[in-house]
Amino acid sequence: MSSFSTSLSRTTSSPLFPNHSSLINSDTSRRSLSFPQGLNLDELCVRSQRKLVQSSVVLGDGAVITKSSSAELKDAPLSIPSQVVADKLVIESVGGEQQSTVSITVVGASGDLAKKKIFPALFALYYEGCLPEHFTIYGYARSKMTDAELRDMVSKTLTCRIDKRENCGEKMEEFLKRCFYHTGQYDSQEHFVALDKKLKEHEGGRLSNRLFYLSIPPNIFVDAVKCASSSASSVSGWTRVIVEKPFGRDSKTSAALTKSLKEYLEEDQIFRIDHYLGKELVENLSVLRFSNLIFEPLWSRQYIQNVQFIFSEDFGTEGRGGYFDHYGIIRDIMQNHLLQILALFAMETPVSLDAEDIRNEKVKVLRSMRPIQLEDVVIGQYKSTTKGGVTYPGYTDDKTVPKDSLTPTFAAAALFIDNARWDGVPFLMKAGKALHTRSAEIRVQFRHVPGNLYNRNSSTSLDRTTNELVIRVQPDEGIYLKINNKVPGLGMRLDQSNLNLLYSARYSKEIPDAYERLLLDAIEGERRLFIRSDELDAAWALFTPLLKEIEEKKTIPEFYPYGSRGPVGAHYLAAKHNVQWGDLSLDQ
Ligand SMILES: NC(=O)C1=CN([C@@H]2O[C@H](COP(=O)(O)OP(=O)(O)OC[C@H]3O[C@@H](n4cnc5c(N)ncnc54)[C@H](OP(=O)(O)O)[C@@H]3O)[C@@H](O)[C@H]2O)C=CC1
Ligand SMILES: O=C1O[C@H](COP(=O)(O)O)[C@@H](O)[C@H](O)[C@H]1O
Repeated sequence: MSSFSTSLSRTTSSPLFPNHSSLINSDTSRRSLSFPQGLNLDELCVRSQRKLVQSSVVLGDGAVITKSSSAELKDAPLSIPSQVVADKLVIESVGGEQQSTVSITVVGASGDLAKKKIFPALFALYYEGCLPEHFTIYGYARSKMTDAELRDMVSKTLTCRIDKRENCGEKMEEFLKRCFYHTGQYDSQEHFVALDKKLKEHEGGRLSNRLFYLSIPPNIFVDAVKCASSSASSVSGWTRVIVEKPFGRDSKTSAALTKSLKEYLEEDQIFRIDHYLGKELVENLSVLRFSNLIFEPLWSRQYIQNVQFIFSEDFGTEGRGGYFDHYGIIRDIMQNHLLQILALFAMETPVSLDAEDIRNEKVKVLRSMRPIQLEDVVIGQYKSTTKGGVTYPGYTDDKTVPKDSLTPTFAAAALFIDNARWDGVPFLMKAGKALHTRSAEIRVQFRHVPGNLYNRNSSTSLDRTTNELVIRVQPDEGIYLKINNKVPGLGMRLDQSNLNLLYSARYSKEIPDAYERLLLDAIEGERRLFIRSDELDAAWALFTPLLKEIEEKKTIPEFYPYGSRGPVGAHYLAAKHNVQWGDLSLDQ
């Protein structure tokens, strides 16, 4: 079967929003993008080459059911999404009048996230031809640094991973020449005025669009937004702000943050990032479900017995203990990353792929969720352990963590969606640090086949070896479906095998980092993968009472050794709901 391209493309375009105040500029993304002149559209950013590919399915033993060669994939005609064509037309129509530019300011540029994720993602976008022809990147922080020092710092974390093209070193040099640094306080209008002046110099009279990425601790978000919007927002184009989590630590603090941000920004200027939504396999979740006839009809209580959202890391909170102790694993992972995936998984079919249509459906799921009962939650904290002569620290061994901290580093919970589609189906979540492995996955366990004819041919009851669809978000991205199969031979013996789509075997292209996708979306004004304020309110409304109860009752976490599979209580929780954790079964 050959691959095919479709006209599936970015269906959203940013409407022209009216000015909010004299300080806030209208969102004019449709006239904001200018692509490199003289390039074939097909050679532009991979984003403009979005296509849907029918995948081959490889059995566990390597046999191929259907296969389209990677050569076919590479040579397949590309459809040019209407949005790209539209942008080109818009640019042509303003050609000769006023060219546009994007200025990206990384606020907190000296920090960990900026170095680790934001600058490398911006470079990857530049390398892929996804940034507009004219752009400038500014690092902003209190640390004293020259442009050269910033470039030196940034260059250490840039990699030439994409397609291993030969001119990477050159591209890196070109990219670094577009990076500058401005030293300033986060609450100083004067310092942001100085930044504005420098930005203007680089913008050179072009129609200016400005993106601020707040990569700073949350207690200074509002100061920075106030100064950026008052003293450094664009006067001719759009101004957008990417806000990093945590968005508060409960309903009240989150609402207060939203209210403060909205004093200076319109909701459509605020891009609340949840980087799990930018992960390839999470993005693929809706494609899998809505573009394959075989899944959507099964996507309900009628066929699905339970769904599991599992996050585990094989390292502790070392180095981030100060931050983590104030939040804990439920706020750090469950209330945002896992809940967002759950909402995408469980939503009804949206009217379209438009950001508002999708976010409307997600918020309905969140608001249909049953309050979480403390009896349906297990919390844990890792303790020191020695293995093979190596001693691994316990959570409270971190100097920045109080010795008597009860903060959970592990949690498992059973959640329910009280609507017609999901009535009674347990949605299990499990998240933990310092466990035996690093992984993130979604597991869909189907019901048993009623009156299975083959039960008598199987040594174990087939009612227990049900179908399971696994979406492995990371590492080794892939999707596999566990099926019962006849073992070849003259007899009739059954076993469970995987229909397996391993991305690294199927696609030659490297998977982009989540931050690349999300930064590009923010530049393009695509809000689909960012959290709207009502989604955030609904997420906090679900978790705040539980967190309050855990904290007020000073619930003691179950201790588990560093590098283990987590507290035993998680098994009892699953068993209570007639479920087994898929990641812990012998045959994963
Ligand atoms: N690091 C990560 O992996 C992740 C981080 N995040 C979120 O992203 C944001 C940035 O994270 P990260 O880079 O790790 O944060 P950092 O702690 O490294 O802080 C970033 C920068 O902010 C400035 N800063 C730090 N503390 C203060 C303070 N108390 N007052 C004023 N300025 C301060 C420092 O710059 P200077 O002193 O030069 O001004 C620092 O370099 C945070 O909101 C975090 O929660 C979210 C997901 C993952
Ligand atoms: O948001 C967070 O995510 C990271 C895990 O992200 P990943 O992309 O590396 O899986 C987690 O370590 C951190 O505690 C949390 O704040």
